[in-house]
Amino acid sequence: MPTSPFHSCLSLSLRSKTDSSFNFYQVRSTNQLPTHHDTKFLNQQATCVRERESFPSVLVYTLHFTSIMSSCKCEDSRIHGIKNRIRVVPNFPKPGIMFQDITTLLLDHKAFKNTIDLFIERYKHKNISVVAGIEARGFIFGPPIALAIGAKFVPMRKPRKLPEEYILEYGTDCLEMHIEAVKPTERALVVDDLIATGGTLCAAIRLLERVGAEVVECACVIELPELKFLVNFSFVTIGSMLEIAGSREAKWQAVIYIGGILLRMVQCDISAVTDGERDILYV
Ligand SMILES: O=P(O)(O)OC[C@H]1O[C@H](OP(=O)(O)OP(=O)(O)O)[C@H](O)[C@@H]1O
Ligand SMILES: Nc1ncnc2[nH]cnc12
Repeated sequence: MPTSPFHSCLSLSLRSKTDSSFNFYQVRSTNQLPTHHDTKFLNQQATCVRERESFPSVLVYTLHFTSIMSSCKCEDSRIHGIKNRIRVVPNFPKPGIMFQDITTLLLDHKAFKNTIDLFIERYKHKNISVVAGIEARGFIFGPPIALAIGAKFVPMRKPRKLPEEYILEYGTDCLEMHIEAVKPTERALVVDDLIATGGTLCAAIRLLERVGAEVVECACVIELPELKFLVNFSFVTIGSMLEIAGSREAKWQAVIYIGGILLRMVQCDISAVTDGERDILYV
């Protein structure tokens, strides 16, 4: 029987709304909420109410939020150059999709290096042993990060060969990973170019967790602004505001989790959020 590097693989199915395993948190989207100090950064509002916790929360760290947060003055100066190098192609591959093309970022070695450096700075001391890059664009950003932080690189493939599927912003797809590439208890970082619905990252996290790895965080260059993920997943929560507030790097960042995955980092005056309010956030 012919063997391929991926003949021994895991596949993952993610059906978001129809998958009861993602019903962790309730979300109420509304445009009638009172104005909040966060809202200047975003064009839509939602109230996220934490209900119960049964899924490990994984932080998704993104450099470029493609909408209003682009103009936020708190950000690292390198991010401006990175944003400017991402080409937006309207109506590709389908009408209505604003395709975020990172190939133009790769043409500018300084912006490309800054992108990699930002991730390296964040992950170099996190004791990560595996960088899992998602096909295809996670194969571009993942390996240089892995080399710099002293981790191995594991490709997570989208082979389009397995029967199970998960929902993407456009179309459906699968993920495969070589089953012996990651050992139980290893600390993994998932890398991709972009988070849209979060389906791909969910798939990657669940694959890694199935082999017993601990997913420390996910890292993406771009985060799409639409709240369509709320529709896809139905249930979201916010992360621990106090945890984030207490961390060195993110005094001004709040987080929203979706199905256990962080969906958005919101820039806000975190001191305004008290312990009693930690489960409700307006964005
Ligand atoms: O958050 P999600 O809705 O899951 O979408 C994000 C995924 O979509 C893109 O890949 P794409 O499907 O275009 O495949 P490709 O990189 O192999 O071309 C992107 O590179 C992510 O992997
Ligand atoms: N708008 C978008 N641009 C690039 N890749 C994507 N993957 C899903 N949505 C995308």
